[in-house]
Amino acid sequence: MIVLENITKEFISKSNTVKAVSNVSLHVRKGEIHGVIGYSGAGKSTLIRCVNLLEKPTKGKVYINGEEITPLPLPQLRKVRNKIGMIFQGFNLLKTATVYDNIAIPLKLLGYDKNEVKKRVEKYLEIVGLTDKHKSYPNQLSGGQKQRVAIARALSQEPEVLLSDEATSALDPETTDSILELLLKINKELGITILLITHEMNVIQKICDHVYVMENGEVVEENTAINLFTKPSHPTTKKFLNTISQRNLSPSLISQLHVTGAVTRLTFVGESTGKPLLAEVSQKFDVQPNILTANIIELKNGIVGNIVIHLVGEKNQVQSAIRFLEEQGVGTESLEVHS
Ligand SMILES: Nc1ncnc2c1ncn2[C@@H]1O[C@H](COP(=O)(O)OP(=O)(O)OP(=O)(O)O)[C@@H](O)[C@H]1O
Repeated sequence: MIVLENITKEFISKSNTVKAVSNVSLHVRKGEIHGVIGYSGAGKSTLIRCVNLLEKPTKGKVYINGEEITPLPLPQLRKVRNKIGMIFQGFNLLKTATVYDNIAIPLKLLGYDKNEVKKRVEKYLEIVGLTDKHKSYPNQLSGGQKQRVAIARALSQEPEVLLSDEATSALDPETTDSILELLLKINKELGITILLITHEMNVIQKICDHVYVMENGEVVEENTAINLFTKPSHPTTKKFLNTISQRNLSPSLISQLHVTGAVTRLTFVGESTGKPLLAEVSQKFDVQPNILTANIIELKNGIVGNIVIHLVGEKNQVQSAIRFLEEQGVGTESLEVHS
């Protein structure tokens, strides 16, 4: 659906050159939701703007539905852009137009007749739950309602793809959740493929199938959401994961555990979440599992459980217990071992 192949974007001025995006490839399949996460300046906005060629890549190719759009002249590019809706952090609504007109005006400019415009505005206002606000002006709406209008406006052109540029970053956590639910609904019910950028891990957690972590213009880690939450490898990914669940114990707390054994993080996913494995471990081996922290993260496609345990016991028994847990499909990561 969306394929970016080795995209590089440099901003060249008289005094310097900034490489905002460096050799990034991604592939968003039809009907999926993919998320790009990174800190400020990582290159996310530049990358997403390359998808509809609001930024022209310095190098690389962009394909939409199998068609390479990078070399298209403007009239043809405009047609392709109609298949790609976009929503923004700042909503980009016309302040002097009503909710109805904010959606209707772009449709009229695209040449749709009055009846079709009315039909679409009503349909998409209903989908976003704002039918009763059609006569309101943007400054009479909350942030969440403004984003709903922007989503209805994007949907009214019946795109196959929706690009979301930090769409929830200006919203409080509750409103963020309601907008994420709306994005999930339009993904499921209208089959719209979504590519979003964010700096918030909870956005990735709640709605993404696949994740790209960006830093200094590069994708430093890429995986399905489940695998990324289960087996993160890059330090930046781990930092983002720490923002939604306490994955690590402080070094001072670990150093207080002055007995033999190992402090280990266990990650449960899929079948292993349903088994009483810790009870089994203490029966099978001469070890005592002492739970230090535990949490459950609900993702779009499954549940990931994280437990940090202190396995108290002799080294060989502890190692056998860890091996047993791994054989049962539990992810393990040693945090500190005392001998
Ligand atoms: N038009 C431009 N001209 C020059 N440099 C730019 C331009 N746009 C972005 N940059 C630079 O490219 C880099 C990536 O910026 P970008 O806005 O894509 O990052 P981001 O991850 O979206 O960050 P933020 O969330 O803060 O917007 C930054 O160093 C930025 O200063």
